[in-house]
Amino acid sequence: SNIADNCFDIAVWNRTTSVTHDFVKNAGDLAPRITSTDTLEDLVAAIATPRAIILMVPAGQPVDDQIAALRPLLDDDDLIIDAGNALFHDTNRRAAEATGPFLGIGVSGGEEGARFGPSIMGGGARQYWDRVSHILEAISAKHKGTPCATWMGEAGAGHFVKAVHNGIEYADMQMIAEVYGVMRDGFGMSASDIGDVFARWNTGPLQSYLIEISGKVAQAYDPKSDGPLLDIIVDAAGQKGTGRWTAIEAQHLASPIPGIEAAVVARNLSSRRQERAEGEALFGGAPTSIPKDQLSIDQLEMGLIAGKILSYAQGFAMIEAASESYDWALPLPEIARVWREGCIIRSTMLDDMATALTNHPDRNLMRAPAFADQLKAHHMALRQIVAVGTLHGIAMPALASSIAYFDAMRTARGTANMIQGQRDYFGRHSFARLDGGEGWHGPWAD
Ligand SMILES: NC(=O)C1=CN([C@@H]2O[C@H](COP(=O)(O)OP(=O)(O)OC[C@H]3O[C@@H](n4cnc5c(N)ncnc54)[C@H](OP(=O)(O)O)[C@@H]3O)[C@@H](O)[C@H]2O)C=CC1
Ligand SMILES: O=C(CO)[C@H](O)[C@H](O)COP(=O)(O)O
Repeated sequence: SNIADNCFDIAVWNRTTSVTHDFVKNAGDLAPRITSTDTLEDLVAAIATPRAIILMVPAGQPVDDQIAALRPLLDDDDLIIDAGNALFHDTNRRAAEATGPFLGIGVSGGEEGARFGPSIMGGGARQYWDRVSHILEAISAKHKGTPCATWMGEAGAGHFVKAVHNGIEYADMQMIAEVYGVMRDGFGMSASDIGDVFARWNTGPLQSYLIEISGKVAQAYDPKSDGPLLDIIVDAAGQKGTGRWTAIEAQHLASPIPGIEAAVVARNLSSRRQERAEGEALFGGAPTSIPKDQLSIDQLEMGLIAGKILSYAQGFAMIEAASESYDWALPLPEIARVWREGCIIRSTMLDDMATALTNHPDRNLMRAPAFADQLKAHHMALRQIVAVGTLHGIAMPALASSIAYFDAMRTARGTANMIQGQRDYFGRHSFARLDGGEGWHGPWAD
């Protein structure tokens, strides 16, 4: 619909034909621009050459199957665009194996974004991006008139950036869930009052789509239970796997993203409902109630600001690491720019991040002056949340990981000298000395 709405003619096909028919039936004024097709052959015949075909199917085998089904029907210069969430290694492989033009693009924005303007992260040969960029820019979200659609680099670069976007999305969501937990279990607040807090935060530095919808989720009423809908939703988070891809890739790159990894772990833990119930029966429920003089709503806001900055710093540092490792030249400021509108992690803070990454391309975002100042102002609040929450038995893996990242990244003399001593002791791995030289061994080696 978004493509038709931007005055481009489009032919559509879906594996289940009734879905295609229903889609066109409900297209309203846009129907004249949309051609419904029942077979892949009809789809191909309905498109002007050279064709561009967008795939939007689940990651993995369905993408390979669709490419295999389509390619024999296409001309040599017809373009296939995988616009679903794909593991970027798969996109690299598909680009290398492709017998015709191929792009892998990351798209974010959910249903609303797909319809009215998503954020688009393009990957593949530049010449193919240039062929369709006018369409992708037209359908993308706009930030003050600038399209949130950019070519990120060759092959899987776009899908890689989208995976990190989703990793950050996981961390944002998890940290919001953790402060929700403090308000619900620590402060004993109702869902509706918590929703009011999120709504207020959405008018300040935390303004973002995820804070906005968290407020709306908390305020939703459930007629069936005659109470807050949030209170009746099962506390087990689903996941399609993009956060896991990001965590696994970060380990391959040796790029620390503890806040994002903790958010993936938290989703895995959330699904172990039976084990958690058994744990509570054995150990007793945690003493969650937090006295008001130990932690305030304002501290939650400040700590969340610090946690958010730190998880974005981790994500951007990971993109930088991949850029070097895969020889991509990923445009960090431009990535922050395309995330300002349309995507799930859109927020006003991303505009400042784009500026900071432009002005200080050589350093971790947490050390760019604008964000360093905020971290100086707010890291004690983050520390207080984690300390008080932990004392009261409230699990906060993402916020705790973020403060640990902050402390590790501002400690010149760490403790890995002990690790090196241990490694040399048991495996003669050697160590470097502060007063010079590598390849030293301790007396235990004699
Ligand atoms: N939902 C979202 O917010 C976002 C989704 N994405 C990505 O977009 C893609 C589509 O996601 P979404 O629509 O949400 O839901 P799904 O991932 O469930 O995909 C549903 C669509 O894929 C088709 N499909 C499923 N399996 C196959 C198959 N084996 N072969 C051919 N077609 C198949 C379905 O057809 P049928 O109707 O016949 O079942 C339907 O059209 C995914 O890669 C997803 O990660 C990206 C950004 C945001
Ligand atoms: O890409 C998206 C948003 O950006 C999709 O909504 C994706 O499904 C979200 O990930 P998950 O299902 O793992 O929560």
